[in-house]
Amino acid sequence: MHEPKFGVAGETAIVTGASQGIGESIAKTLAAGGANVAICSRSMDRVGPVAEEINESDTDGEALAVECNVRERDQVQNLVDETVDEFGDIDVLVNNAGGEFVAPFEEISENGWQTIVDLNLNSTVHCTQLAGEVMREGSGGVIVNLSSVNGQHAAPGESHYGASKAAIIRLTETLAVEWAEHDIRVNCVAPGLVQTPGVAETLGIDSEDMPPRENAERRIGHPEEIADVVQFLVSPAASFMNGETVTAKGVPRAGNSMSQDLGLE
Ligand SMILES: CCC/C=C/C(=O)SCCNC(=O)CCNC(=O)[C@H](O)C(C)(C)COP(=O)([O-])OP(=O)([O-])OC[C@H]1O[C@@H](n2cnc3c(N)ncnc32)[C@H](O)[C@@H]1OP(=O)([O-])[O-]
Ligand SMILES: NC(=O)C1=CN([C@@H]2O[C@H](COP(=O)(O)OP(=O)(O)OC[C@H]3O[C@@H](n4cnc5c(N)ncnc54)[C@H](OP(=O)(O)O)[C@@H]3O)[C@@H](O)[C@H]2O)C=CC1
Repeated sequence: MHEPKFGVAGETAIVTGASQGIGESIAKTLAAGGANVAICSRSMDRVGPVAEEINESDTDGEALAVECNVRERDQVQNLVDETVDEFGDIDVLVNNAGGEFVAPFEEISENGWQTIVDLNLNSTVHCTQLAGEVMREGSGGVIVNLSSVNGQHAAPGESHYGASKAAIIRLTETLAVEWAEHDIRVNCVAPGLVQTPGVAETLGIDSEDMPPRENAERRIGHPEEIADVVQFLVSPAASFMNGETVTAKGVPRAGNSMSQDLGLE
């Protein structure tokens, strides 16, 4: 009989941007599956309680909270060092921290463009190079990057975000080829609109005014629905997947579904 291989028990995972939203859900899902998780955000006040909640639950996995702004390479090095000190190794990296503001291209200042590229793309480079060094010196690992449907298709007001998220897809494909010899798999998830505090803030709408989660015609995602895809990609069940981008957007529309999800079209 073929044994299912969807487990992550005993793995050590870094999840960036895990004080809320999709990252928090990924951390809790992996910990529930028995992985130890090192989770970060820019604020210990925000990420600490997520780690406490995991450690006070009956999951097998333990959590370590680290204050780390992933835009700052020295802080990422500290995250990597603290993870190895606490758990001994790094098997999994989930590059989740990211964000945007919505603005027409001509209204994005040089610093505004740099901010979003730093937050999404350059942070992924810092984390992947520094955690990847530990993986290459050890027994390999798995990396999952968070892109977006806006990295796959054009959307107005998202030039900086879309460019940074598209670059993450190509970085994923390149590293999958370069690091296969080190037994490191690198894959990507491209979510459609998911109900998180960040989306509510970015779009300036209250969570309760979000489109319904369960209406099949006009569907917004749950963070857990992205976390489950990440868990699959991390697990040995995805051992023959490398360099892939898995889209999770609920309703199979072409192009940008976000404005349609919000009822703007
Ligand atoms: C459709 C939804 C898809 C969802 C995708 C997600 O990922 S959602 C989930 C993810 N969650 C989130 O995205 C969370 C919500 N977003 C945020 O926290 C912030 O917007 C952040 C991501 C920019 C980081 O902020 P920070 O403190 O690092 O940056 P800062 O404030 O210091 O500004 C730096 C530069 O950007 C400029 N600038 C900023 N806003 C606007 C604007 N609207 N217009 C024009 N420009 C704007 C600002 O003027 C400045 O340039 P300047 O003036 O010096 O030349
Ligand atoms: N929600 C959606 O519809 C979609 C989201 N995505 C992507 O999924 C990922 C998560 O999004 P979502 O959960 O909505 O975002 P949220 O804004 O809800 O959460 C973002 C998380 O990242 C942390 N964070 C932000 N900046 C930094 C930083 N510089 N260093 C460390 N941590 C940081 C925040 O913590 P703190 O504020 O405490 O630092 C928070 O925990 C992002 O990459 C996003 O682009 C992609 C497609 C759609």
